Amino acid sequence: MCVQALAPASTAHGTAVTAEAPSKTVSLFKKLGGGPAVRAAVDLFYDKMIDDPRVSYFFEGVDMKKQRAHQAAFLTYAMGGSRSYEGNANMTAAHDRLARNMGMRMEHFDVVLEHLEGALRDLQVPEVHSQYC
Ligand code: HEM
Repeated sequence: MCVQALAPASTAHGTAVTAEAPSKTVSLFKKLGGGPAVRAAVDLFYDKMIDDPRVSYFFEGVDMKKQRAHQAAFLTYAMGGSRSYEGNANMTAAHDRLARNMGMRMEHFDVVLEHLEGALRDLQVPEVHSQYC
């Protein structure tokens, strides 16, 4: 994911210097359209996940309303749109039950990426290219 607005500037010698003051930076969260855009992407992403038999069984018995809200809040936090995440921000711990008891493996993360990319494409989110990518 590209984070041009948040990446530190470089000198001519390639040494990283302090990034712009926080008040002048534009978070990736804002650049991507803020709360409504994140919620729309998360909703479509989970529609795709629970329609896909490769991963849908992981979500059996999971409160999907809460899950969607948690994911939107986590992504908002990860993209600089909020200062904290109230849920379990430790992703290893949050998925421990799935790894230990349900056989979650790297291939399931590939499915996550596939559906996240598909959701962003369906919503016509443009690809972002920058010198930092
Ligand atoms: C980049 C990859 C991933 C991210 C960023 C992510 C993010 C999250 C977040 C933020 C939560 C809520 C944590 C909390 O506050 O409790 C969560 C829970 C969950 N995730 Fe993921 N996740 C990822 C990969 C996966 C994969 C690959 C699967 C399975 C296919 C999965 C299935 C679940 C399930 C079932 C829960 C609910 C767990 C429970 O309630 O016990 N996630 N994930």
